Amino acid sequence: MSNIVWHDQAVTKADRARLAKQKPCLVWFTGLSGSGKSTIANALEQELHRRGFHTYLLDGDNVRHGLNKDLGFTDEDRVENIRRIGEMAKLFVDAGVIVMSAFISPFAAERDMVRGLLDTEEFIEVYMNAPLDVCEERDPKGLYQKARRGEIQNFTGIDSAYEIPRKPDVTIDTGTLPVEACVGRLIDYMEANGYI
Ligand SMILES: Nc1ncnc2c1ncn2[C@@H]1O[C@H](COP(=O)(O)OS(=O)(=O)O)[C@@H](OP(=O)(O)O)[C@H]1O
Ligand SMILES: Nc1ncnc2c1ncn2[C@@H]1O[C@H](COP(=O)(O)OP(=O)(O)O)[C@@H](O)[C@H]1O
Repeated sequence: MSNIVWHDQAVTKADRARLAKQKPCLVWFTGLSGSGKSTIANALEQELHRRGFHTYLLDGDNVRHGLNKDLGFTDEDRVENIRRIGEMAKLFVDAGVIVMSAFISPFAAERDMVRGLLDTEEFIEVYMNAPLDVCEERDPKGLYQKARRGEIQNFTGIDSAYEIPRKPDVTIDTGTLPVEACVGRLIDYMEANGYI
């Protein structure tokens, strides 16, 4: 970029992480609508908060009310949605926070792009593995019904693609596991890998 110079900052990410006594990271939930991203991200944040960690949850619907309210659900807009969210999440990680994000993030290329923004161990890709028929049965917001009736276009899993992660760090079968067990799997992973 011309005429723009990066400024090194005196207080570093490592300094902030030391002060917060935690290992900042981004727990990136990906999966179909209704697969349980928001539910599990919320429950995980609650548990981490209870244990005294500094956390923040970036949630799809909420970010689309503010920063990304100019974006819709074409492939192009989803790419831009995830690009902005990735950059925002990077700032939170830089600030020393344990970040959870709950976005469909349907394309492997953008998930890999976000992974590439962070240091290797800072990005944890969590695939919320629930079959489409289970998500559609749950339909917590009635959106699948609308999509089937043709009232919503480009709905993920119906007439818009979802690329299953090839090598996620964690896969959670939210179609069969109860919520507490899903959170337990993540806590176990974070403990075993030295995040908490
Ligand atoms: N066409 C279409 N396709 C998918 N989802 C739709 C659509 N229209 C609205 N919604 C609602 O928006 C939420 C998904 O937003 P995301 O920012 O996570 O999507 S994406 O990552 O850019 O693909 C999604 O939230 P979740 O159900 O929590 O996944 C829906 O509530
Ligand atoms: N094991 C589970 N994990 C997550 N959600 C579950 C689970 N079992 C049932 N559910 C229900 O499925 C729905 C998932 O919705 P939500 O968390 O909004 O998904 P998403 O954010 O992926 O769209 C909620 O109504 C939740 O109560």
